[in-house]
Amino acid sequence: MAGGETAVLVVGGGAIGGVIAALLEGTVGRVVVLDPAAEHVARMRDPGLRVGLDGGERVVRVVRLDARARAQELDEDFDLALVTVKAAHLEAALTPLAAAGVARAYVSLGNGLVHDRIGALVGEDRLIVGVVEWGATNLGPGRVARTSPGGFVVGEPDGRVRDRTRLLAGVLAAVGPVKMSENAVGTVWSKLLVNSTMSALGAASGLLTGEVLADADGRRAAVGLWREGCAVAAASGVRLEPVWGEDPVALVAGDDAGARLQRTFAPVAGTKASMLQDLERGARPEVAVINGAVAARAGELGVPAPLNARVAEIIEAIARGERAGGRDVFVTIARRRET
Ligand SMILES: NC(=O)C1=CN([C@@H]2O[C@H](COP(=O)(O)OP(=O)(O)OC[C@H]3O[C@@H](n4cnc5c(N)ncnc54)[C@H](OP(=O)(O)O)[C@@H]3O)[C@@H](O)[C@H]2O)C=CC1
Ligand SMILES: CC(C)(CO)C(=O)C(=O)O
Repeated sequence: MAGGETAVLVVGGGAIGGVIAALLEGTVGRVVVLDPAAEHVARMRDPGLRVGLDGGERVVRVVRLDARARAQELDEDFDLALVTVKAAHLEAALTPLAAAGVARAYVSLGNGLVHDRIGALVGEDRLIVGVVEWGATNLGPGRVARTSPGGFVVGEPDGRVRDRTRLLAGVLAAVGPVKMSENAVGTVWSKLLVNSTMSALGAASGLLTGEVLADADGRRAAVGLWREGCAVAAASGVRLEPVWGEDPVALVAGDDAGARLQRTFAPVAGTKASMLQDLERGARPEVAVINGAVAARAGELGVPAPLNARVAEIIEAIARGERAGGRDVFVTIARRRET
């Protein structure tokens, strides 16, 4: 089937889903966006979703989209459903779609360990695994912005490229470069390392990635979290993919691990983690499927991951308003590493 005839459902028209939908519009047979926010849906339909493509307001496209607020309004037979809701909304979003048999394949595009959960909701044979390698911001009803360039990695849970994997790769090429991987699950875990270390420490401290890694205690905490993630991935039988061209295990093997992490992440030093953005606007951070998932998997496998458990507790406490974030969390975490 040519990508030009493909029907694509975007589940969640926020930062990532909105940018994807706008850039897909006109390149495939049909794009429909499902999102429960009535005002956002109305604006996506008319005058159209306003998408900043340069992180700001200089390069803007306004794209009218076929947006719907309720799953019951979807009568189409979709080839692909791109799942771009935050982890807390997966069950609510996907249960009605799976029950109505709305799509032939569902593509997991969220951060964290969510693909197995999506597979359980929609049927494992309908799951394709993906990773988004670029950033975007939700600017409120009818407005999103892409904040960095980049593409996607996609693949099948069993690693075997199928026709539907090629179809997906062809479709997403309108948004950014797509790599088809035989180890997409390894790519998910490598991104999990980044999120469970850099995003978590950014969220807990209120700092940008570069500021976390410029702090000696921040670097020690980062090395500890990263090493735990590598150990849990190894115990899970996952082969990690390179992060910024570096083997993630070798990166933190030596005494200079902190300095190497700092050098590796220098190009993205200015990144504000999406979990920190969630905390700042009072939204629930996705820490349960990031550090919480690393700690839970570690518990099942009998591998220690106390730093991931601790940072998850800290971020949940900040989200509940029970404590403030700040640099002091680095010392708390680094101390935990020594005990
Ligand atoms: N933003 C980024 O830079 C990156 C994000 N990611 C990941 O992508 C995923 C999406 O993130 P992001 O786009 O930033 O999040 P957003 O919150 O901007 O977008 C999610 C959208 O889903 C909507 N939604 C909520 N419930 C449902 C539902 N039941 N059915 C359909 N839509 C629903 C939300 O509506 P409402 O707001 O009303 O709840 C929101 O518009 C996350 O897992 C994130 O970690 C990955 C890489 C980078
Ligand atoms: C862009 C990146 C990798 C930054 O930590 C991210 O995924 C996030 O903030 O959620």
